Amino acid sequence: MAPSALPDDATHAEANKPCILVPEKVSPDGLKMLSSLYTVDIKMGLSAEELIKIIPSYHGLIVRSETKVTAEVLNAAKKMRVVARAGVGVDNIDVNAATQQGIIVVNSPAGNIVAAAEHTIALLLSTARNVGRADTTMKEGLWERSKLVGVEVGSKTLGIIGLGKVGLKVARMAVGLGMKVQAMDPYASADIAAKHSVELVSTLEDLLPAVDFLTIHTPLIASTLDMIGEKQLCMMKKTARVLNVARGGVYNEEALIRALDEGWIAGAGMDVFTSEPPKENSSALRLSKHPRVVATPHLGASTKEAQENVSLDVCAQMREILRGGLPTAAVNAPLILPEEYKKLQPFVKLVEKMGSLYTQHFVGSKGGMIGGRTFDLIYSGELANISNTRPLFAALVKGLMSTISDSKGRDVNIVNATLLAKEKGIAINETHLHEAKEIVYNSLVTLKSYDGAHRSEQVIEGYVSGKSFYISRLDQFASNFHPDGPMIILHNYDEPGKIGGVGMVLGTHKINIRFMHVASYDGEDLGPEGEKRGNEALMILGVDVDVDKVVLCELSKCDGVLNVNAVRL
Ligand SMILES: NC(=O)c1ccc[n+]([C@@H]2O[C@H](COP(=O)([O-])OP(=O)(O)OC[C@H]3O[C@@H](n4cnc5c(N)ncnc54)[C@H](O)[C@@H]3O)[C@@H](O)[C@H]2O)c1
Ligand SMILES: O=C(O)[C@H](O)COP(=O)(O)O
Repeated sequence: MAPSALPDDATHAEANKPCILVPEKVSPDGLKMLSSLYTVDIKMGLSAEELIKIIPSYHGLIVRSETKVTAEVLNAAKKMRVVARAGVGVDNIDVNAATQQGIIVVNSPAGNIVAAAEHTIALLLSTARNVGRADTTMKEGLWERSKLVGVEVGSKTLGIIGLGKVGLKVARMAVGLGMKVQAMDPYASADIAAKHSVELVSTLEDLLPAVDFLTIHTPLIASTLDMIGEKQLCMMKKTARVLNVARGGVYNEEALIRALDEGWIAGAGMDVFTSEPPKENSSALRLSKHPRVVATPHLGASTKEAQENVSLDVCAQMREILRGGLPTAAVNAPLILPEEYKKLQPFVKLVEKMGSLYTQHFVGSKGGMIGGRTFDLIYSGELANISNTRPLFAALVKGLMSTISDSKGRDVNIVNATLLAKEKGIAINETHLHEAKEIVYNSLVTLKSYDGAHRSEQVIEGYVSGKSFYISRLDQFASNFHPDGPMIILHNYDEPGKIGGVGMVLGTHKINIRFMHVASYDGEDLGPEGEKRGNEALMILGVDVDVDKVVLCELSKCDGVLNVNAVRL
């Protein structure tokens, strides 16, 4: 296990043991359980080229956040069976490339959450009491008591964006400090929040003006990149302080520097940056050096205890996988076992897409919530006769979470789906409908969602034909489209001339339309004024690229358009 020179293939082959490469500092507690069974090479400070050169002789790789496990590295890793992330975030690993190569990626989803939450509280108090600056100036021989008057956190309001594992721990600690806690997380359960004395709010606009401190605990994904920029910082109190122990990029660093320079907010505590270590001339470097910022070099998980936890967690999984066993936290485990594959695979794909469409259409664009809602998955026709529909349950959880986690829902599998749904306060009921509901297709899947009081029901229906699958209902609109790739969903009045205006906007932005489908209204609801909604329709456009906010804004201004949103399925 001692650090050695670059590997010698002959030595590895001779030993005939699987070989594991550890290119970062991983606690020896876990590594010990591997070194009696396998060859463990600790080689720190490898360049990308060196890693690619030596990776072909390894069967396992254990990394933290610094090693970039790119497709190039994985393509070169001819014998690789498992990549273990000794921590949570897998944004430094190309999980898709690993899946394509049949390499299992595992992580430690909970091993470092206490450490991350405690570090957040450390930054909260440091920013409130100017601890960083006080320490620096004392070391310079100064005694600046009057310049370093701080604020108390007790009785103040902490805003949390992302009430997951770390966010919830931070909330509990902050309540212990006497703070009032508000949170925004469209996928969190209001019940779980209330149990922890957290008030859930629906939008950033509700949260930001009210808080004295703001902390973000989401993954870095499309919807959280630059989530807090100039517009959001301007909504905050001038005395507010912001924290980041999640990922660099959830705050726009340029906007944050401006807000600190111009006094829109009072201070910041930053553990993570868009480049780590911060590159020369980068916003990350300027932010870390800013006098109003307390900066730490990605130390959130760097405690002895957390490092022991994550090391034991991933090394146990590495040991099991290399001797043919199963992991406990695979980021890319299958949803479906081989024997069920033929029968269920198209339905698994359909239900996953229905879940993802639900989140993007009903939650993402409309500021709704998933947490606390109930979902009914109803199987009709031939599908009703299949008793083991567990993969479909898991597929729904995966689809619902696909746009809210940095693993894009890949860490959902048949083993953990129930637990993950419970964590979010999502109830899923499966019904096998044997009685004669008249259906046009051999098998139909209906997804209904409603809140605790059985209000605000939303519906998506889908069916499989051959190997392909289609959405046959979206809310009150009868449709028929294949849910795949980037799409635009426009809710509009069903009147002549709508298509021309929309086509013009897309043409101006050089966006090609792959298909267009008009879904007509066939529900019984009345509109807000009690009027019949028969003259409404959905226009569903498959496009060749993801459309940005500018295009969506222009589309929303087209005559007769009631609402527009973009989804990627
Ligand atoms: N600095 C560190 O050393 C350190 C240590 C541990 C974790 N982390 C990072 O902390 C983050 C949170 O980790 P976790 O274990 O709590 O993850 P988690 O998956 O348990 O929680 C993330 C939460 O974010 C919510 N969310 C997703 N998109 C959102 C959006 N657009 N708006 C509001 N909420 C949204 C999810 O619903 C979820 O509740 C991750 O980015 C992780 O990598 C950093
Ligand atoms: O996602 C994580 O687990 C944290 O960011 C910790 O990263 P580290 O293992 O590099 O400290």
